Amino acid sequence: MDDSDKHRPIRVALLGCGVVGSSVARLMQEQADDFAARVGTPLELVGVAVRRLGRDRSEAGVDPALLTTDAEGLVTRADVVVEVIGGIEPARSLILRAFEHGASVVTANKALLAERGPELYAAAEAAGVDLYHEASVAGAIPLLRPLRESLAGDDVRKVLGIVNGTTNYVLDKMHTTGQGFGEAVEAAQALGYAEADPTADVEGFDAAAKAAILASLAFHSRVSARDVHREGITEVSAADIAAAEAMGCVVKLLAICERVDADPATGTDRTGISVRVHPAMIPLSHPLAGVREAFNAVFVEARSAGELMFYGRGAGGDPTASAVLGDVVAVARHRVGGGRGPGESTYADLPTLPMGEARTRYFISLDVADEPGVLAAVATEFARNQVSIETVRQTARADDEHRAEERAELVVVTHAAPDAALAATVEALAGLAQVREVSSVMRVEGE
Ligand SMILES: NC(=O)c1ccc[n+]([C@@H]2O[C@H](COP(=O)([O-])OP(=O)(O)OC[C@H]3O[C@@H](n4cnc5c(N)ncnc54)[C@H](OP(=O)(O)O)[C@@H]3O)[C@@H](O)[C@H]2O)c1
Ligand SMILES: N[C@@H](CCO)C(=O)O
Repeated sequence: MDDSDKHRPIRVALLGCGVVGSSVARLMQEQADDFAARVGTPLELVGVAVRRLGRDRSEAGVDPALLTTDAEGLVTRADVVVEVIGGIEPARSLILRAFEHGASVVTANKALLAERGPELYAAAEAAGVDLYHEASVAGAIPLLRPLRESLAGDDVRKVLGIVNGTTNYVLDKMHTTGQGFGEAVEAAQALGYAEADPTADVEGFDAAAKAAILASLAFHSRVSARDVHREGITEVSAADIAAAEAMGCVVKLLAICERVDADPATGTDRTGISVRVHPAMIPLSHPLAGVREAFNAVFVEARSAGELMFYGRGAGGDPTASAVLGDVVAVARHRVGGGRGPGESTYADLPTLPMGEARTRYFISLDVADEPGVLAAVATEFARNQVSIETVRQTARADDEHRAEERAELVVVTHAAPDAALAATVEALAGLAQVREVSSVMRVEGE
């Protein structure tokens, strides 16, 4: 934009008018005067690309004349393109086309960023424009900019986050109301939290994409969704929930991004980063344990800053639109004032370590024969795999059916050990004659 252009409106093209897009369109219009004052010139919505023209858009308050199915044509007429279609294609091609035409892009699309981030950053760099995506992780919570900019002078060690609202909602309902899994997912869908295909939420794909974005920013390295170890919540049972409660814990789906330094004292061979998404028990005393419903929270540990906690709404139309519009104002200001925001920082180039090397703690509940030598047999398997036990608790099983067979419940919590050693221990325990069933296995975080 040259000087003569400084006071002409910034042309904004909106790609998508669903849960997020309709909030963006409505808020852009409701707060038009404020945006003009903040940017220094008005934001003009020049078009809204959708798939189905006939759909009712009255809630978004969009002038029907602005609606189009020609997204490709629309991006060539904009200074700022807001992509809230989702998925890889056509979102990727539309963003690349926007860059080719000199437009900056704001997107909420974590799936795309986690798969094709380097390509998109490189294209934005080549075109000399901005690519902003604050809404791609943890919705309304200002998180990426603090990681990228405010913590640029620090050394981030660990990021522990609840970054998927749908699964947090489901687990919270399972804990507090005993609501079934399917019922809770449907409620999350009705509230606009779930992805178009909720498998992305419950199987952990959405959280894994967000973990990849967080790890890339926190550790100045390239991490894609494929590098992230991923387990969803479909295997979390009522027994796991009850076991967590008995331990004074809650079950959360966590995204964990951790800097790992080689350390002979702990048997850690390699320096790198561990990035994983899985359900874990966390103690009620941990700040993340109190994160209820569809809220998100991200706990950051940095060398100098210490512990930081970011909390807020991670999903839903208006909260996500807040982050999108914050980015729109930022990139529009750059266009008025000149300059660009920071691009990709990957100088550290740390490798992502396999899950087997991640040091984790396990909670293991066993249904065992209540007879001499059981504890010794169980302890031997832990020792054989070099896993140190932190606590053991044995209780007689209360139900009549098992009392007749003289059975007991043995609950073991371990110290941190390589995940591969813990998994091998569980496999060996399942094969012991004295173990009737491994009733519950879950990783423990947050102590
Ligand atoms: N929902 C949330 O809480 C949330 C939070 C953070 C980030 N996000 C991210 O934001 C993005 C959008 O999510 P959403 O929940 O708003 O999705 P959505 O409700 O499914 O809306 C998608 C929109 O894109 C339009 N669209 C789909 N394919 C298109 C195409 N080929 N050309 C033009 N338009 C097309 C759809 O048109 P029709 O209306 O005609 O179908 C719809 O308006 C996703 O990347 C998601 O991961 C969502
Ligand atoms: N489906 C996502 C939307 C926000 O990215 C969630 O439930 O958190």
